[in-house]
Amino acid sequence: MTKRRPLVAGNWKMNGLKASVPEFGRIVDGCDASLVAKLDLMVCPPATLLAALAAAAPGSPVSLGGQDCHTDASGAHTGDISAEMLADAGASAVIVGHSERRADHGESDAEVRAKAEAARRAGLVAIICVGESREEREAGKALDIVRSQLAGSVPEGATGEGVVIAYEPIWAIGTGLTPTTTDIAQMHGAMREVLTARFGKEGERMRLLYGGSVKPENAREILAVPDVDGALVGGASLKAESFLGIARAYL
Ligand SMILES: O=C[C@H](O)COP(=O)(O)O
Repeated sequence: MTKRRPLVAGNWKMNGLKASVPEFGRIVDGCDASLVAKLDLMVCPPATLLAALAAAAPGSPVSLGGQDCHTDASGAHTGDISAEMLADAGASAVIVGHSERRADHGESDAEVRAKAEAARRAGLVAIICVGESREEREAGKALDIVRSQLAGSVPEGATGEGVVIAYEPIWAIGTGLTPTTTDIAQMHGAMREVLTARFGKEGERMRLLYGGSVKPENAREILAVPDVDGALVGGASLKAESFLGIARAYL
């Protein structure tokens, strides 16, 4: 059986000013040898903070990620940020296809796939998000929706090293609601099946994160589900104490 190193990634979304740098420092300080031995820890701040966080903790075991990237490396795209720019600012990964971007910016699977390809071009790990809406879940379509998002959003030649998948049911994001562990196990099992059928060993190596209302209180139960290789954490990643509390579920 393939052994995958867990990843707990924090998505700060559109939260954080320069005043948040010390909070990142507290995350770094709390990422002690016992955690480093067990898992990878990452923070994805707003792009405006990437360079400041990178400078605040050089050589830190807590890696940095962006929250989105353009498909081009540079050019006339006012307001956009390329994967190369994120890498230059200190990121080693980028989230693509988060449901908030799919909803707010109408991002399609094809666009998400092109963004994941841009991440690869820049040497960044692509954290590709998928997940169904409440209506889709209630209509019994969750598995089909996620299978189709995976087919459309994950690029050809994806590797276990270069791609992480985050399953985030939209109705669980920021709501305090979570699927049952049985439902999470079913979804992650189905995702693993799709990915190994398409990518073979690389699909087996890909880390599958769960995201949506993960907190220190429920982390142990969720992270113990088979084929859950970590978490993508929103609200609870903004405070070192709760973010580290989730990571400590692995100790
Ligand atoms: O990217 C993170 C997710 O959208 C989860 O957010 P949440 O932990 O606040 O529910």
